[in-house]
Amino acid sequence: MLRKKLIAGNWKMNKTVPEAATLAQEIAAELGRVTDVDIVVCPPFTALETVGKAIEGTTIKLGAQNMHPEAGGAYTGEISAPMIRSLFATHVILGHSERRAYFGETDAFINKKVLAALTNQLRPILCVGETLAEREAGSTLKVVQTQTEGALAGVTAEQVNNVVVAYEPVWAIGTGKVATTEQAQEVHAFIRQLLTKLYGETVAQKIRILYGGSMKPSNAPQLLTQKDIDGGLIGGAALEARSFVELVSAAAAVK
Ligand SMILES: O=C(CO)COP(=O)(O)O
Repeated sequence: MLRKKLIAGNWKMNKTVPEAATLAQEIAAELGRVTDVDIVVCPPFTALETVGKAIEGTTIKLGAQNMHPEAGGAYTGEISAPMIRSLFATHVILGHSERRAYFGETDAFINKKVLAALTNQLRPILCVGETLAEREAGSTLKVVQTQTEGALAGVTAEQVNNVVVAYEPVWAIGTGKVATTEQAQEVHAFIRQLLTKLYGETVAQKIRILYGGSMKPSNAPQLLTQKDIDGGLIGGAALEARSFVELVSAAAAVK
């Protein structure tokens, strides 16, 4: 079963509106007609509208980096799924390890967001991954299982078709320390096995599992040729058009 590769850029808390516009225009000019790889850019909330306009009419999709599970109400500083949808975004990153670590997000809270995203026709890019201490303690697979099952509680087999999973080992994020292809493939295969147990073989074979954590043009080819690695969720290397374009080319080169 061939899954189309997906390259998603997580711009995190970077780029003012004018900076985001420039980057989006550069990306749109180079990648706007790519059809053999799915491309998503996830700027900060403040730049969603601008970036959305820059990529309008291209094959590039727009994503947010977070959202609140409620549709609206007294949640100062938060953004809801309908708000994100109204800017023509199609994806939303949920459960990123930086949200878990710095903002205390739990699996239960992330689960509410996943359900709310799906109800509002947003595709969650659900992030899971272990810390260095957890890996060294030998609990990587257990942590990934708990996070995945927790976030997907109550998600039906039909809905899960719209979910993308991103395995992001925390120790590899922004550190320049990339997981070896064996380490990454082992966890990706485990996640697919888990999805098979939860949703059956046919559904699990269609779900894309991205790798995230210091992915760059130099290491992408090895990672992207692994059987269960279906693309990348890119931080640092997504902040410049050149490296992002090269990452998409690396994904396109994998047959
Ligand atoms: O956290 C990430 C993407 O969500 C990965 O970030 P880096 O590519 O900068 O390591």
